[in-house]
Amino acid sequence: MTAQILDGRALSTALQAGFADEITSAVATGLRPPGLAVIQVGEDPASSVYVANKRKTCEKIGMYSVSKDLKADISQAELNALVDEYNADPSIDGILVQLPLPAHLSAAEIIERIHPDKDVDGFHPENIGKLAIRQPALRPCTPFGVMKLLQTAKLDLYGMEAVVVGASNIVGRPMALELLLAGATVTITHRFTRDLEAHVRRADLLVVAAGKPGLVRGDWIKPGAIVVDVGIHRQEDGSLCGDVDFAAAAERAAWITPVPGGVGPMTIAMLMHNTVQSWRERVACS
Ligand SMILES: Nc1nc(=O)c2c([nH]1)NC[C@@H]1CN(c3ccc(C(=O)N[C@@H](CCC(=O)O)C(=O)O)cc3)C=[N+]21
Repeated sequence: MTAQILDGRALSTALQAGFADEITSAVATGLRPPGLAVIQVGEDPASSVYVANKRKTCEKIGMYSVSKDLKADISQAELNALVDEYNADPSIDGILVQLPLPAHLSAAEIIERIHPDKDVDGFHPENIGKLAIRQPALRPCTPFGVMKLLQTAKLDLYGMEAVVVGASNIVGRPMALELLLAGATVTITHRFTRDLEAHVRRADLLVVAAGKPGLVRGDWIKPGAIVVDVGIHRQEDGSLCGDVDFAAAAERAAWITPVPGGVGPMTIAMLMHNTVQSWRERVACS
C-alpha cells in the first residue's frame, strides 16, 4: 500500500482564496480589513522565516498586518505595554507573540495579557479552557489545522484509537482535546512514556509533535493508519523533514502528511481563519 497525501499546502491555498474574497467584498462595502499584529522578540533565524511567511500571507489575502521586531533584551514591562496597546487598538483583531521568547521573559504572563478575543494563537487559558469544555472559541492553529485537513479528506475519527506523541501546551495537549471533541479515543504520550512503540503500533490515527527527527519508525505504523507529522527539521543538505520516517511510513499508512507541505501551511491558514473570525465579530458590532 502507498499512502494518500494529506496536502496541507493545497488546502491552505484554497482557504486563503476564500478569506481573500471575503475581505475584498467587505472592504468594497466600506468595512476595514482584518488586522493582525505580530510581535517577534530577538532574531531566532527559524522564527524569522515563520514571521516572514505570516506577513506575506496577510498581504496576499488583503489583511492589514503590523510587525514589531523587538530587541532581545526588551523588558517584560515594555513587552506588556506593547500588548496593552494592541489590545486597545480598534484596527487590530489578532495579536501573536512569536514563541519561544528569550529566557528572561515569561511566555505565560504575555499569553495571559493578550485579550482572549484577540488571542488568534488560541493559547490564552480562557481559550484552552473553552476547548476543554467543548465550547471552542479561538482554537490553537496547529491542532485546528490538522482537524481541518482530516475533515476535508472526509476522514471520520469517531471511535478511532488516536495517539498523540508530545504533550506541549501549543500542540500536543490542544491536539488531544480536538481529537476528543471529534469522538476519538485519545492517548497522549510524552517524554516519560515507557513504551512509545507499543502505543504507536495501536494507533488508527497518529499525530506526532515531539520535535525529534526520525523518532517514529516507518515499521511501527499500523497498516491503514492516518499519520500526521507536526515536526519540522532542517537537515544538513538543506531539506526539511519531520518526526516520522516518511518513506517507510507511507508504505503502511492509508493517509500521511508530508513535510514540508503538510501541517505547516495549515497552521498559517488557521491563523488567518482565527483573525478573520475575530474581525467578523468585531466589525459586526461596531
Ligand atoms: N506564537 C506562535 N505561534 C505559532 O504558530 C508559532 C510560533 N509562535 N513559533 C514558531 C512556530 C512554528 N510555526 C510554523 C508555522 C508555519 C510553518 C510552515 O509554513 N512550514 C512550511 C515550510 C516553511 C519553510 O520552508 O521553512 C511547511 O511545513 O511546508 C512552519 C512552522 C508556527 N509557530
